[in-house]
Amino acid sequence: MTGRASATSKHMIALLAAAGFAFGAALTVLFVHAAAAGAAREALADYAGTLLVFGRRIAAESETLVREVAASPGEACSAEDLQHMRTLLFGAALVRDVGRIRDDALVCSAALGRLPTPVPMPAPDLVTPGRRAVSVGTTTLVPGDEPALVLRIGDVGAVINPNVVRALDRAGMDYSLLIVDRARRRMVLGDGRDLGLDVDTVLDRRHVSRNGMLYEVRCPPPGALCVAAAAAAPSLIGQGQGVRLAWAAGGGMLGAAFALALVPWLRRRRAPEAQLRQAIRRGDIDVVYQPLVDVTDGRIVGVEALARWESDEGPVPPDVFVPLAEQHGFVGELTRLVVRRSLAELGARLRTGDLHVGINVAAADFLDETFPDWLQRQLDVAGVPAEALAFELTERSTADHANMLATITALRARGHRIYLDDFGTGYSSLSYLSRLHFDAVKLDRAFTHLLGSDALTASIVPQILAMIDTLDTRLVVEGVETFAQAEFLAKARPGALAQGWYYGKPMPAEALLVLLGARREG
Ligand SMILES: Nc1nc2c(ncn2[C@@H]2O[C@@H]3COP(=O)(O)O[C@H]4[C@@H](O)[C@H](n5cnc6c(=O)[nH]c(N)nc65)O[C@@H]4COP(=O)(O)O[C@H]3[C@H]2O)c(=O)[nH]1
Repeated sequence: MTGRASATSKHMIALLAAAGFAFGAALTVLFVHAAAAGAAREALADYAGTLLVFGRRIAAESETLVREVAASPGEACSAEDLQHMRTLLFGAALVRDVGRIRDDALVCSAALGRLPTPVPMPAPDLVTPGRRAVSVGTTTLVPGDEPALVLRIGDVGAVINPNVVRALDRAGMDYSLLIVDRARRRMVLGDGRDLGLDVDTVLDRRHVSRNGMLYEVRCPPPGALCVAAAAAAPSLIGQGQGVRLAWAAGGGMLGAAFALALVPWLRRRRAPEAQLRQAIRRGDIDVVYQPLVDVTDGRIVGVEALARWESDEGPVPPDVFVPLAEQHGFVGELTRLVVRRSLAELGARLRTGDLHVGINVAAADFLDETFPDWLQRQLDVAGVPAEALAFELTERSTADHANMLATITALRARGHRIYLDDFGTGYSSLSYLSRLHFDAVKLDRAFTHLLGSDALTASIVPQILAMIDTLDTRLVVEGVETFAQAEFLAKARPGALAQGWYYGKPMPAEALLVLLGARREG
């Protein structure tokens, strides 16, 4: 794996894992939060239900007591009447006192007996169906300033024991016991705390969530009794920051593991051309350089730039990915990358004028009218002369030579060299070759093994070489692998250029610069 490609692949995996972690953590926190909110609401609903049952008991007990006192046959406030009231009160655990009222004033009660001076009763806050008058306020029947709920039907009134509902208190929760007049949409707080709910909310809603609070309301029609319970909305079941972090970390790790499990699948899913295009756009293509030497003295006069791509599945040869880029119409992006990289990596040597770099181009590059001007800008920025850049066209790519002629002529006029690559594998005619006028013709490496061997004379190679000789062009022999081949060339083709493993394999820029430096000193 090339350094850049593997780094990107690792970068992608790290990004995927990070995204999985973040997603998992967020999802878990949300999920746990939702679960916590659900649990809190359930607890609150349970509390509201309990309050309603208890409220109904209070209402039933107080109303029964009042009606029984009212139905008492004895003379009002007589000793027997008081005794009777006390007996009844004794059996009503939720009621503090019961008494008789005359002209809106309390005249006697079970707890206080006959009053020397009648005590005025507060005006009713609400009258519900059945002439039940309800008031809430301080009363002599309850010591201190504690307000109490008084139910009055006709001439009998009962004070509800204020402490009895508080026995239902639950930690972290508040409640309201409400008496409502459904017809007029009015209500009175009978016991508990004012939770700030308006009568419409109490009558029409069961669940309310606002300002970080949860409310559960129970107000079954047609009764006048309603209850509401409230609690702060939970932040992760009300647990601390540490627990929250633990949940997030656990969920995050699960998310990351899941994301990583997807990596092989994602890799398989990505089409090779999509991977290649992305690699080119990100600059995840490496460029290596192979020396081009003068066969007479072995001097390095140039290099050929060759692209290298490490896909997600491993290295892909250029014979495969270059045609892929051509088929999908983005080979021009690859060419521009190779030009930019060559200028950036070898710029200093190319400026000296004693080295040139060969760039492989496809037909599409020479049909792209914007290419020559783009190229000129790159050269201007890099301060590299046009002579330092050669373009290598294959015989196959010159098929559309009529249309390419303009670009070839323009580039040659600017000083660039144009090479014909892989010569001998196509069907180039002499007239065609002389019209395009190449600065050099590169003999395909398929023929190189014949050089210096006995089979040479019987082969087509002498004819090919003779054809090259008739053109005013230079010969470049590709694929020189042995001393014998190099020796043959030095003797038989002085002045030719050659390229091959014998002189040097394609190598990264740093290695090439070291080699060039050593040759200079040597
Ligand atoms: N057996 C043998 N092989 C040798 C020897 N010396 C060099 N080679 C190989 O021969 C090929 C020479 O490049 P090419 O003919 O332009 O052929 C190139 C070229 O047509 C194309 N290519 C490579 N890079 C690019 C690019 O950036 N753009 C375009 N359009 N085509 C490219 O892919 C082809 C293959 O490139 P590579 O696989 O790099 O293969 C290179 C090189 O590694 C040798 O002594 N023996």
